[in-house]
Amino acid sequence: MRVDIISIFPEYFAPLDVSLMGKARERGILDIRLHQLRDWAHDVHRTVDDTPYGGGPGMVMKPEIWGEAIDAVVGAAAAGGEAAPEGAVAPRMIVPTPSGRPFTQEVALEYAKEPWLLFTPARYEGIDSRVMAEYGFRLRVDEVSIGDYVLAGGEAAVLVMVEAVGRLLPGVLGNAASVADDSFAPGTMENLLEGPVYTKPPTWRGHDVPEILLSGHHGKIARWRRDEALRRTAEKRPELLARLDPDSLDKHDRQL
Ligand SMILES: CN1CCCC[C@@H]1Cn1ccc2ccc(-c3n[nH]c(N)c3C#N)cc21
Repeated sequence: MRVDIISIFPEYFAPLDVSLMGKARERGILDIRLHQLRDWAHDVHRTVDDTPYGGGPGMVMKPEIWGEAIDAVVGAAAAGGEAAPEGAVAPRMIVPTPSGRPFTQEVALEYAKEPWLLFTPARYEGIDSRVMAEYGFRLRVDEVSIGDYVLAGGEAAVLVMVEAVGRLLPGVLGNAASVADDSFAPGTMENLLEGPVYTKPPTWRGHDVPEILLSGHHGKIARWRRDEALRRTAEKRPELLARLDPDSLDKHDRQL
């Protein structure tokens, strides 16, 4: 998967050089390219923002700059200037914004199927809306939000989304099964929170590991883990239980 990120703070993405994402890049599973938006601002101050039409607080990011940057990043591949990933003519353009659709595990799985993603994290009050209109169809523009709180810009959201998507790519996680056991993962864990986890020692400061986990009885352990996931979901996120497919609950689940 190729991932392009256009930002006025490309240094914000240093964390993508380490840990799981760093290894995925070293192994060629993820091809992350960072671009400084100001490289397409031609005035002496490399200005990327201006006052909002209609008045109001803050500044808005100028459409011309974003248009030149996106054309350069996308056009280079589309114009045959370089090999587009897996024949993709154009990337999916993802715009982080508090007014976007919720970014969920389901959306992460959707993005993980794409050969090429273009992230356009903004600052100030956001990007002039004509940019999303200009690329809406050709780049399948998707405005998404990582949660109901307000950040100072989109870069942190891109870090979250790149990690959530990157870890789903084949070969990134050592144990592919762990993706299936994720909270919210489609299948048995869909709309359920993960249960508690433990490791050695069996007793620590008077706290014992639940006996069942030391039993070696895999069927009973799986049952205990699902009970804990249902209990924890009911306690912390009861609204998720309402989304559960009743057919996914067995007789034991229903007794809880
Ligand atoms: C504060 N300031 C004036 C009000 C509007 C937003 C603006 C700041 N800001 C600029 C670009 C930008 C992109 C994403 C987000 C963002 N906030 N919360 C989320 N879940 C986000 C996502 N994903 C915030 C952004």
